[in-house]
Amino acid sequence: MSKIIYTLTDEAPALATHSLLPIIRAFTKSSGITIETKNISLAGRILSNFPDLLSEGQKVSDDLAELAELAKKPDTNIIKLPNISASIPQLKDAIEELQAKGYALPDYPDTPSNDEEKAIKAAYDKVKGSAVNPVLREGNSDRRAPKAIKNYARKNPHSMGAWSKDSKSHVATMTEGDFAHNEKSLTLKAATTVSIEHYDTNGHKTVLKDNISILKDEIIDATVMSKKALIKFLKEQVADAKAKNVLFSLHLKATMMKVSDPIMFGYAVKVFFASVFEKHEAVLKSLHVDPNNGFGNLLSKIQELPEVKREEIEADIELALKNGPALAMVNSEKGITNLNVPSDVIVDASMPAMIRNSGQMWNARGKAQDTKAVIPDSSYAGIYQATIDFCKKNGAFDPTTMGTVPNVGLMAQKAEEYGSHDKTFEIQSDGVVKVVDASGKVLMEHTVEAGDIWRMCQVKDAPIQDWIKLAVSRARATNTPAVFWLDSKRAHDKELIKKVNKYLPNHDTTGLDIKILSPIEATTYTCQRLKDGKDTISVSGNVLRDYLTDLFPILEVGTSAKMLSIVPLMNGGGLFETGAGGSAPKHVEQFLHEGHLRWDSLGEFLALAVSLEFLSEKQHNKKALVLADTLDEATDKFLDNKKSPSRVVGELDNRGSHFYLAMYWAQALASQNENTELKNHFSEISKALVDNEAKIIKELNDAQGSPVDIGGYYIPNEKLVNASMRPSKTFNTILSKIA
Ligand SMILES: NC(=O)C1=CN([C@@H]2O[C@H](COP(=O)(O)OP(=O)(O)OC[C@H]3O[C@@H](n4cnc5c(N)ncnc54)[C@H](OP(=O)(O)O)[C@@H]3O)[C@@H](O)[C@H]2O)C=CC1
Ligand SMILES: O=C(O)CCC(=O)C(=O)O
Ligand SMILES: [Mg+2]
Repeated sequence: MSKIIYTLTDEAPALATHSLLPIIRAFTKSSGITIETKNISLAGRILSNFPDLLSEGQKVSDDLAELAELAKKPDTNIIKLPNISASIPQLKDAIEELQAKGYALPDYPDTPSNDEEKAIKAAYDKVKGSAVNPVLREGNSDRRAPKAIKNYARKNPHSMGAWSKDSKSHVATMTEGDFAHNEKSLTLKAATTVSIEHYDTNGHKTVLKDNISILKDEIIDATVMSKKALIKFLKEQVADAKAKNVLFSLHLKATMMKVSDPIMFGYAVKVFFASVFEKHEAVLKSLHVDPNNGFGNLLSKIQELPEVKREEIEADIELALKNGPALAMVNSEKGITNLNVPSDVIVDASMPAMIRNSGQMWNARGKAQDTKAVIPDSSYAGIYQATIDFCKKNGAFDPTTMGTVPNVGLMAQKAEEYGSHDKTFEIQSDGVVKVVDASGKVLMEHTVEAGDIWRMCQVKDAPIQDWIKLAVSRARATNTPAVFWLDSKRAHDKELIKKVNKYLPNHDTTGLDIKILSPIEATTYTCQRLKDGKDTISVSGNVLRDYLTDLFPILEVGTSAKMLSIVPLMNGGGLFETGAGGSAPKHVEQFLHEGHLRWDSLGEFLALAVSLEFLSEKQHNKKALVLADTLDEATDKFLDNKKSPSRVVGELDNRGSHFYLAMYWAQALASQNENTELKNHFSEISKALVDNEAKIIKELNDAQGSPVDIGGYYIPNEKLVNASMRPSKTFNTILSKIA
């Protein structure tokens, strides 16, 4: 059977799906293709975790678990849209919304005091952070800007802030005591199981985690972020930002690195507002203020205080803001700073946005200002400083002439899932953490202090082999130089380099230009080629995959939403991610406020085309190939005719852009000669769409301009969303006649 699984997610992509999916279904049905949906939204994931507390009518299936199994099957074909990787504040908001809608869910227990609460917290923590991607990604990643997208950007360059040689913007990162400096790594010669054990200064042992199975030839590494070194660093950076008169801006990945990064975020909040936390320690403690959830947590908790006390604290906050350096803002109009919620500023997207904007972020007056970007761990921070140095020396990149940087990223089977997994711990007391194998041998150990963040990570051998193979095949297919971004001085990378050297000779690399460079050298090398209009494949580990597939696309084509993002699954299936970005909460805000959705579904169009192509190969479905080819043709025309959503209310938005895609797709199907059935079937439809273009666009644009009520955020009302995302009766009627 020809089946494509389409994921239902959150926020803007979920809204867009209500308009796009009926079009996809209508266009593919006559080719015997079924589109099945799986709900992996945050709300869906929460509900599937608590079946016992829900009534029969409220229960939902565990779609994520089903997809995890399907990802290991050879015929699976999944289109994966971005979903929320929830920070605690987002998770709590979602729980609250579900409770208000009659779901008898428990509150999130911040500090569980008994076994029942511990179980509840564990169930919620399964849903938290990057809970979806690592589960589905049973393959490595191939992300690139398709030719049509590059050509479009060359002809229609996005805005690019100029760089000045005397920009004061820079990256601040730690020089000692961080994950990078404390890393140890090794490759296991035989399969074993390891445990992670903490010994306090009295020799008392606590098993942090046991029974971790390790395969033969697997790389494991362990490291620790020193709390003392982190706090010292943050204090210095706050003072330095003030002295240099630049904005203080923290860039972490508290969503994906769900254990480590919220803790680091919390220290930044406490250091920045040290005077407030010190003076009001007792009160804030009694209110259970948790800085790891952002400064917004403090602001909302103090609302519970009597007016006098609250005003006193608010005055001290004002004073701290006045005495400290200026803070970068998420929303200057509403006074929301970068320290408000840990999920507002996410390093992969936030650093490129800053670099694109002349290295500046927004200050409290809504003006762009030079910025100190604080990225505590130095493992990867250097790539941003190197990019900034490059821009300072050479000026901003020029989208009309610059080359492209596709990425081949190692991520299969939870490779290098730093911090997002179950092997990161906040250390409770001074002592030693040891990784011990099944025979009792200590493989790695670190001296730790209370409050340090210790983490272990794994990379299996088969995914590494697959990654190297993918790199060579991409280099061959595009005849483009490929650079492995690996640092011969870093413990983990040393192990990976050994494997690259071991497995590369298994492939025919004659005539290919394949290098290994440290991330900083690779940045400078790649930036120079990029500026000169040359292409360079970056072959990287998981974290750099994440960073680079926002960095270069945002500079090259304005957004990572336009990336083709393919995950060839190791067991033969295909996972097609839509773009390389997230779920754009700001777009929802605008939609709710004025009925205009600026989400660009180009990533979905690209993913659908490759998914159809994959399906045609796997299922020998010839019509699917015609659908894929004509969809690509439609996408080209869509770009040429500038039918992407505008940012401005009253102009074409996501819904109108979908209409144009449908019209161009129908036209392409009607004019092709590969398949007569499809040609005949779509001729009339194409005519109907063309004839009614003006009417449909009017109906769609008329729906804009006023606030929209969709009955919720994390679990909106289906009927209301459908009504608001499909407001053209004329278009809906034509679509209903297709199938
Ligand atoms: N694969 C996945 O599942 C991913 C999920 N996430 C999740 O997404 C959420 C938001 O993450 P965040 O880091 O803010 O990044 P986003 O990528 O969602 O947003 C950053 C900005 O990029 C632009 N953008 C992104 N996608 C599109 C699109 N399709 N069309 C037009 N513009 C787009 C928007 O710019 P503008 O506002 O200027 O229009 C947007 O504000 C988080 O919950 C995060 O966990 C993040 C990354 C990947
Ligand atoms: O899983 C996540 O939280 C983010 C994923 C992401 O940003 C990416 O894959 O580029
Ligand atoms: Mg990313």
